[in-house]
Amino acid sequence: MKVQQVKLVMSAVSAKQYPSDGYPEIALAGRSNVGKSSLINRLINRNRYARTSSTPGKTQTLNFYQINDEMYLVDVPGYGYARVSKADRAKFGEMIEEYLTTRKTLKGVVILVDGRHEPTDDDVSMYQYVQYYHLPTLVVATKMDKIPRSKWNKQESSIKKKLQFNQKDDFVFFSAPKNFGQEAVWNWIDAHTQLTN
Ligand SMILES: Nc1nc2c(ncn2[C@@H]2O[C@H](COP(=O)(O)OP(=O)(O)OP(=O)(O)O)[C@@H](O)[C@H]2O)c(=O)[nH]1
Ligand SMILES: [Mg+2]
Repeated sequence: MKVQQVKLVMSAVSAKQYPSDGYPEIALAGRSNVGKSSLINRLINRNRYARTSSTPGKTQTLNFYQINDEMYLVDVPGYGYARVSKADRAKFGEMIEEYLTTRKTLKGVVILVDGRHEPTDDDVSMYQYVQYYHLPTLVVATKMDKIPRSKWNKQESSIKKKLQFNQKDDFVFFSAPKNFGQEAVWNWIDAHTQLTN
């Protein structure tokens, strides 16, 4: 995909606010602070278009980024952030669930996990949830710049084991600062939105 144009067209909290133009969509989900907004910035080749922060809980709405009048990347609020209130957590849960279960144009979900650690129980729940709805999934192990390459294979096995990884899905290593892996992520997105360039 050659990104020519990017527009944040909507920050939505409920279904009636989702864009209605019917373009195919890929969602990015993962724990708070794992690097979803950073991945979006790498994918669109902008340093700070999607807002990032070292404090978890930065993205609190479903942000629809329209690419080239062709498709959307959707930045989903992070889960598993302990310091938000129970009520807020429930509200986020509902917002994400409503999105994942009702959105007809959603073609696949990119789930980010921290490549340095074993996936958390929240990561496993999210992955299994998306499996249940038969959404094609790409697992992206991110922050790989923080661990030596000699450990990558071992990390991949342990992540897949913990998630009960489905062989139909795909897996990519990624690093935002090194800009590593973004082409593989785009290839997967293109294949799942059936774009040719
Ligand atoms: N070393 C390293 N740091 C990263 C990478 N990706 C993201 N970060 C850092 O991790 C922090 C969180 O990144 P964000 O992209 O804001 O994370 P997010 O998943 O969007 O977080 P929420 O919006 O809070 O859910 C920031 O300080 C980023 O600079 C990476 O690949 N490597
Ligand atoms: Mg974010």
